Amino acid sequence: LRGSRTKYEEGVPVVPALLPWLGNAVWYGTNPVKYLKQCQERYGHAFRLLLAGNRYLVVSDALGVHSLLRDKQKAFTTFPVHRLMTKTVGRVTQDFDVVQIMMERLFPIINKECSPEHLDRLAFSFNGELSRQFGAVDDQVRALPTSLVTPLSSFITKHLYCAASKTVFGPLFPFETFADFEYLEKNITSLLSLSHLLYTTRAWHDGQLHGASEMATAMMSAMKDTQLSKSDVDGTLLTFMWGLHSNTFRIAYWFLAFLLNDREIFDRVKEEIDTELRDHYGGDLNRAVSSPSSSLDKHFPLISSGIKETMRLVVLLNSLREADTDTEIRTSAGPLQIRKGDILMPNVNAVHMDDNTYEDAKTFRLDRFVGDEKSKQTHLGFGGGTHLCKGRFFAVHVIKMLTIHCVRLWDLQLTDASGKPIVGNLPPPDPRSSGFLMPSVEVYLHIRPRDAPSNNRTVLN
Ligand code: HEM
Repeated sequence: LRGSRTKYEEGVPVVPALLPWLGNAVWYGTNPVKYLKQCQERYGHAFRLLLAGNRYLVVSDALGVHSLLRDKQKAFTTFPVHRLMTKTVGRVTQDFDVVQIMMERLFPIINKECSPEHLDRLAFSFNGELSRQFGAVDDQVRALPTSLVTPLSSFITKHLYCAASKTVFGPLFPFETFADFEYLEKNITSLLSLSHLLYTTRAWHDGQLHGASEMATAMMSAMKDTQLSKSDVDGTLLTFMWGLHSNTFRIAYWFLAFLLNDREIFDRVKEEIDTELRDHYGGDLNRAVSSPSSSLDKHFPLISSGIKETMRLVVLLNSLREADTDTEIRTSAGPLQIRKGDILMPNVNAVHMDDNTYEDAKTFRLDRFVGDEKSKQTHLGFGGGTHLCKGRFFAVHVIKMLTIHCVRLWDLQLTDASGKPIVGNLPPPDPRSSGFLMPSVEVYLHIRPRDAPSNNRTVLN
């Protein structure tokens, strides 16, 4: 970045492209967060950047991002993003039609079924399913002489994958596809295993989704009214399934990792769970599980805040937009001219890490968002404006349920691969993380019954 004379396009500084077509993708790719920070220090809150054939206009200040996602939302579209997703994940061929159908017909269904008014339809089923699964894990844990040890990421993803898939797609969902899903998560751009597609194919032939949620049934019937090919319907459902799980797993992973990395934070959450269960559900986890989701939403303010705080720290980039028209957004440095066709990249991490917006921004503060309404302006974990995440209430419910179950049922500890406890020493994330922070190494969860005598504990050091 050093030494070159800055060029401007439409008054916006352009980061010099070091390679044809690739631009600065190589430097960006080794550490996106650091690279964007360096660019911001040198070029300010808005700059143009070429990455692998795409020219981005990066916006890094809270006012600019707010103006882009909310004030001027009508001037921008997410069409190209969804097109990329359906092509990459779902391998659809009629991508233009698919995206149109997704945005016009399917997203409103997801929005409605995941809204606080209707969430219970999904939430009750999910709670029951997660409880059943964790009941089985508990039996296993109690039968062991020492702790049950499992990689944290697979523990979370496997249980959420099964519980949420059964909730949404019904009991016919082939749960053995979990290994494929893990593969997809790790190699999002590579080919998918065919077994994923079997489920939707079967459902399509049957003309129904036996035992599925109203959400999936309505989506399927909306797609049957269209001219989409069968394989594109499969691809669309697959893209939805990936979206349903992927982000939730990541946030759940980091939330549990942050809790277990700090004994004081963990104890505060544990106390909240015990107190709220005692005061509102007679101390009975099963009563909480069968209560309306709005009740859970009200009663665990620290957990709600902690999930939001986790998102603030681990969501790095999202909400890409393409300008549908020439327009202008407000930024702290004055108006910024946008040309039709510009692809805008809100630097969410820069907004979330700004000490002027979030005091002591690098630190995880469990209670940062308790009773805080102001953050709606600056918290971008679920994106913003009309394209705000449609599944956000369901996602938060899922993570909350997972946390309540784990902390209520078990005594938990994190270790590295050698069994050495990790407290205050969580391994640093992968520097190549771009959309979300990704773990750099596997950490292990040790699970034992909460009421087990201490001599039953696995010796770790
Ligand atoms: C913690 C988990 C989740 C996170 C962090 C997350 C985050 C996001 C973000 C950042 C966007 C883009 C918003 C924008 O462009 O401004 C988005 C869009 C979307 N999300 Fe989520 N999401 C999560 C879970 C879910 C779940 C569980 C579902 C489905 C049940 C879902 C369905 C959608 C849909 C349909 C959109 C497209 C909205 C639109 O373009 O209008 N998400 N999500």
